[in-house]
Amino acid sequence: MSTGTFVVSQPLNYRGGARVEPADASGTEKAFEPATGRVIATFTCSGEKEVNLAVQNAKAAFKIWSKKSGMERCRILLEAARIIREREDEIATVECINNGKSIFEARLDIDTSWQCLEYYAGLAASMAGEHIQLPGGSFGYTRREPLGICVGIGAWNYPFQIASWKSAPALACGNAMVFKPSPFTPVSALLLAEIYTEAGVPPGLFNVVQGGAATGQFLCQHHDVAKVSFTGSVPTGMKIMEMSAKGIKPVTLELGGKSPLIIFSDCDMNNAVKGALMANFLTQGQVCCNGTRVFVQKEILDKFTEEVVKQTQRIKIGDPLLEDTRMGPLINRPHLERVLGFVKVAKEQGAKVLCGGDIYVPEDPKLKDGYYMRPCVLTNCRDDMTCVKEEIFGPVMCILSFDTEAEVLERANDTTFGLAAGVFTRDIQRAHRVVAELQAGTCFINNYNVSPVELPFGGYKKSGFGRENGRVTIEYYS
Ligand SMILES: NC(=O)c1ccc[n+]([C@@H]2O[C@H](COP(=O)([O-])OP(=O)(O)OC[C@H]3O[C@@H](n4cnc5c(N)ncnc54)[C@H](O)[C@@H]3O)[C@@H](O)[C@H]2O)c1
Repeated sequence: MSTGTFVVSQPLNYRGGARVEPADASGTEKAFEPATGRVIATFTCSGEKEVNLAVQNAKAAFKIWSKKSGMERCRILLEAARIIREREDEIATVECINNGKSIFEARLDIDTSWQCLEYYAGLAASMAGEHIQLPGGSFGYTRREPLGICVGIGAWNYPFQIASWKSAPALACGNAMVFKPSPFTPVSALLLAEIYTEAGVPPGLFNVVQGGAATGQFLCQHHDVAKVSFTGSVPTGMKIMEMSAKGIKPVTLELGGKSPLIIFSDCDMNNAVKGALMANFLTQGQVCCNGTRVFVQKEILDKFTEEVVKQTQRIKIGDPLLEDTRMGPLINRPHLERVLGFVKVAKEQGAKVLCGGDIYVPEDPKLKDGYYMRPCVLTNCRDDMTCVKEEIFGPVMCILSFDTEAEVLERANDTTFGLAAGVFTRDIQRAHRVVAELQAGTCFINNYNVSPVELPFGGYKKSGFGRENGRVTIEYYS
């Protein structure tokens, strides 16, 4: 498949084990191919009736699925993981077309998706309660029971991966799920739904409804929904929590970030530069855990900055389906304008643009209406600037300088977010000392933005609570 050719012809809702047209509608949406600005799908947003039907289907499937043994669930999840591996190129291509990330990265997302299914398949088989001895020869026991119908609501930056990271632990624990992708990226969750059906889950166990805030609200307020797992922005996370509070539903919130990346003067410079690029420019900078506040120790500031700029300018921007492209378009026109707006404000507040920060028009004529920008490195930044405080969610790196460890720790933690952080140093004691002080859910040492499914992922402070991945997530779904 090549850029500029894909169109969606099948329905984008999934219920009862098949694609269906929604029973009612609350508005329509268009999905785009960010690389060309072309509409690839026009779809109706699911109304209350459709949401009710999806929940009813989930309820019926839950009755069957929750009675299965862990080994039975394990086998089906492993089969689903196998099919994802088999169809990896096709899924990555669809993801690439609808999201704009490079095919190289999309494949990595699909890898962490099937790995997540494999991981929870393994845990499903060994899930058990406890037997507790009581005085006088009595005993008690606990059972690990599923919650029921879980709702998953996703963001647009990792559409297939988010659907997998939410559904795998939910299904492993015996729950059913109704998933709502972002209206910007409605397509790939359907492939996951079809794969679960092919692997053998009961019809209705994993359903997809489409739409934006209104559809999401019907889901969160539904009295038969036992839990909401949300990935998205802080303002929406607050609304989700409020709605869930009214129904006393537990929530998992995976929200935004403005993570610090601390580069000490004793670092391996090449590795630190590579780390800074990985921490800022993957998926066009639209990554929640990006290390966008890059604190560099004064002694190496000039050398580090020079090298970062050189390598940033080398990033190949263009058609995301080409193997050598490393940066595709941003998700849509309004978001591109928003990111460029941040760069403008940064300049007004005294930051200096060392490279990029402007629109990029690829030579290929079919890409001329795509949403491309050149990755940007800002210097002369201060902690009180908008670009340093707020999540930009685009390819914009802010370089700040520091003198001492104590100083940088205080500044790194002076944020309302706390999703991730990174430290680059050759001093292993300092690395662990600093990591222990950083208020962030994930801390990387001499590395950045790797997300093995064996490790829990989630935030401190306004970056959210609850975790995805790792053993601990079982606690959030059972
Ligand atoms: N922590 C993480 O794991 C993680 C991962 C990816 C993205 N994110 C965050 O997601 C944000 C970008 O994603 P976005 O722009 O799609 O976020 P968003 O908050 O605008 O939307 C997220 C989802 O919520 C839905 N939604 C919007 N209003 C709603 C409402 N009132 N009720 C119910 N659902 C509603 C949207 O349709 C979408 O599916 C960034 O802040 C990013 O950091 C976090």
